[in-house]
Formats: sequence, C-alpha cells, structure tokens
Amino acid sequence: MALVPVAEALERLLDGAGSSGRESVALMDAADRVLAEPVVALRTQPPFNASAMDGYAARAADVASMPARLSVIGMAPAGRGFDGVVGKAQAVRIFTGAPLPEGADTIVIQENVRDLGGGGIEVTEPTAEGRNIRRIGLDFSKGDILLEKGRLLDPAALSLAASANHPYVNVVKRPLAAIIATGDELLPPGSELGPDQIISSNAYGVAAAAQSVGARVLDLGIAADRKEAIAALVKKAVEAGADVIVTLGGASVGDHDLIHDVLTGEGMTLDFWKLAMRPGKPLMFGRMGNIRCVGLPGNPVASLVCSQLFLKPLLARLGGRDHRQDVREARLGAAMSANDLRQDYVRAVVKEDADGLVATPFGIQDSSMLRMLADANGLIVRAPFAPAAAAGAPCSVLMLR
Ligand SMILES: Nc1nc2c(c(=O)[nH]1)N[C@H]1C(S)=C(S)[C@@H](COP(=O)(O)OP(=O)(O)OC[C@H]3O[C@@H](n4cnc5c(N)ncnc54)[C@H](O)[C@@H]3O)O[C@H]1N2
Ligand code: MOO
Repeated sequence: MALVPVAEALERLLDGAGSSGRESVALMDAADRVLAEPVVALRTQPPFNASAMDGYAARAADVASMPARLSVIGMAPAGRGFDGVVGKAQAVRIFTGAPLPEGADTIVIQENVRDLGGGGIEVTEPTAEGRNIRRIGLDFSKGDILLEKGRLLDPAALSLAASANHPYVNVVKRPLAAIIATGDELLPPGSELGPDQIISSNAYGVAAAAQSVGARVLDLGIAADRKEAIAALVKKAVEAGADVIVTLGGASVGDHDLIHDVLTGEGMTLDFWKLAMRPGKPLMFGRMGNIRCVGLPGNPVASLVCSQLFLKPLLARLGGRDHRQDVREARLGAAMSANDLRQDYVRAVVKEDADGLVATPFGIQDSSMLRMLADANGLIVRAPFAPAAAAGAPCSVLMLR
C-alpha cells in the first residue's frame, strides 16, 4: 500500500468534521468555550447619560468662565440618581457611574472645586458642555450583535456577554476523546517495574494536547496485548459517548499490533493507515459511525508529533475551533542530508538572532527519545525528497512552544 502524503491524510481526517452539538452553560463556567450562536445585547450600556468622574453636575453656561459659585442642591451616587432638576447656579454632588441629573450638561471634577461651606462651592477651572459624561449607548445598544458565532470566550468576551445581561451562553459542546494505551510492557507512572516493563507515558502528553484545544479526555488506561482486552476498552469508549477514540501503540505490523483488527471488528471502516511521514508512519484513521478512530503510533515521539499534526486539528474542528500550526521561516543551524519519501519532522532548537530564526536539528532523531522532544521547541519540516541543505539554508519550522 502506498504511503499517504501528510496533507492528504489531514484532509481526509478533517473531512466532514464539524461542531459536535451545542449546550447552554452558565457564564461563570464558559471561559475558553466557543460560541454556538451570536451574543446579542439585551440592554443598552450605559442605559443613561452617566457621570465618568467624581465631582459636580452643573450647567456648562454657569461654569464656562471664572469665578463661578454654585449651590449644591443634592447628591447622586451610582445606583441612586438625583430626582430634581439642576437650575441656574446650582450643582449636584455626583459620583462616577451615576445618572446625569436633568438640567445638568457637564461634570466639574472635584479636583477643580473648592468647598465654601454652607452648601456653596467655587469652581476653579472652566468646564465645557458634555465634559466627563458618558452618553447613553456609548458602549452598545440593545439589539447590537456583540460577539459572533465561533468566538472564543476570552475574558473580554465573557464580561461583555455579562454586561449584555446574559446569565447563560450557548456554546459548542466539547468533544470527548477517549484514550486507550495498549501493550503488555506498560505500567502507569509510580509502578514497580519488572525487568521487561516500561512506563506508559504517551497518554499524558496526548491528553494534554487534546485538552489544549478544548476537548474533554476520558483516560481508559492500559489494555494488554490481547484482542479482547483492547475490544473491552473500545466498547467502554463507545458507551461513554466518545467523539474520537485514540489508541496508543499497536498500529504497525508486528504480531502484537492488534489495533486494526480490533477496531474493524468493532465496526470501524478504515480510511488510511501508513503515512509518508517520519515520525508517525503507522498512523491509522477510520470511522465507526459518527466516531472517529485515530490510531497513534506507539513510539512516544511519533505519538506526540501525530497528536500535534492530526489530533489537535481534528478535536479543534469538532469543538468549533480552527487550529493553525505555527509554521515559521528560519535558517538551518547545521547542514542536513537529503530526505527520502517521508515528510520529516526533525526535532530542533530554534533561536532568534539578528537576521531571524535559526533552527538547529538534534543529531539523533530516534522516535523513542522523549527528553529530546521536550528539549526541542520546534520541528524542522523537511519535504519528501528534499535535497541536502547547507547550514544557513532556508527552512520551515513548526513551533512547539
Ligand atoms: N517492521 C516494521 N516495524 C516497525 C515499523 C514498520 O513500518 N515496519 N514501524 C515502526 C514505527 S515508525 C513505529 S512509530 C513503531 C510504532 O509501532 P506501534 O504503533 O505498533 O507501537 P508499539 O509496537 O506498540 O510500540 C512501539 C514502541 O513504543 C512503546 N510504547 C507503546 N505505547 C506506549 C505508551 N503508551 N507509552 C510509552 N511507550 C509506549 C513500546 O513499548 C515500543 O517501544 O513501530 C516501528 N516498527
Ligand atoms: O512513527 Mo515511527 O518513528 O516513524 O518511530
């Protein structure tokens, strides 16, 4: 079977992937969620002409020239407006956010006022009409579309929705990714290991990648290398309502690589398996009704690189988001040899110098080496059959952090 090019694999994986439903959530729980519909203002803000400063509401005609003496006839704190009318040579003590009293058309800030005692004040700076007043609807008016569908609810968006008087918002459901590790050799972190055993590490990074694009994660633990054991966890994932079933390992051609048989046995139709990519060649993708199955390769670096390139865009799309890889132009910090037919994602340290970014590949690129992946902040992307390149040659880097 010919190896599938990376771009084609991504296209096939994302084909038909859209938002996985909507739900109403309380605004306090809506941070980082994606709007399933626009937010429309249910009120006007400010709902009245409001003072923007602490001071005195007055008539501009009275405070246009100095000296100006006014008598204070009342008070207007925020939340309790003054009922009367400000007449000639009168003022109302006012505080930020309070409604402008009738008759007044300017606010003299209190720094520009001297208290004369007995309810009299002297204004020390001329103040023009409209000063320090927030006009009704300055921020928004009832019926305005304030936030578009698809908007991520960041801090400003959340406060705006609240101000528009929405206690709940309709957001896209977070897709559920069920993760199944496979392998007789695997035990969870913190275990006493036997001589042939290692720690199961992939699920942790894969779960974090899924969560970083808003997905929920169901960690189903580790299945032994037996078809029934894997099938039991796949059934659990289906019962839990997983949108994506992510398997770890068992995707290549070894006698114990059972994932393909188990998933097809549970009703998966295979879409592709084996990519022209390094690391990540054994990546598998198929569909089981509405559930998407992503079989990640077992080698830890392959598993995480495939999460970055395929799982994150898929889960983002199912959650109503767009995920763009951060690919930048750089120069090679060391020579690289010619590439073969697999698109290569080469672990590298990317630094900035006076002329831009310099990406220096690590000398060893074994896809079991997690420490090197953690040390890398970028992946140099080498196209299939890229010719040898000298240090200083231009390259593309996918930034990881
Ligand atoms: N004859 C061939 N052999 C292999 C091929 C191939 O094309 N022909 N592909 C190689 C490549 S590339 C990769 S990547 C691996 C991936 O194979 P599997 O997906 O079947 O993974 P396993 O065999 O189950 O495991 C490989 C390796 O990774 C370790 N592993 C697995 N799961 C985890 C986990 N959750 N946490 C940590 N480490 C894990 C496992 O112990 C193995 O060392 O196959 C090559 N072979
Ligand atoms: O996914 Mo494998 O590296 O290509 O180790």
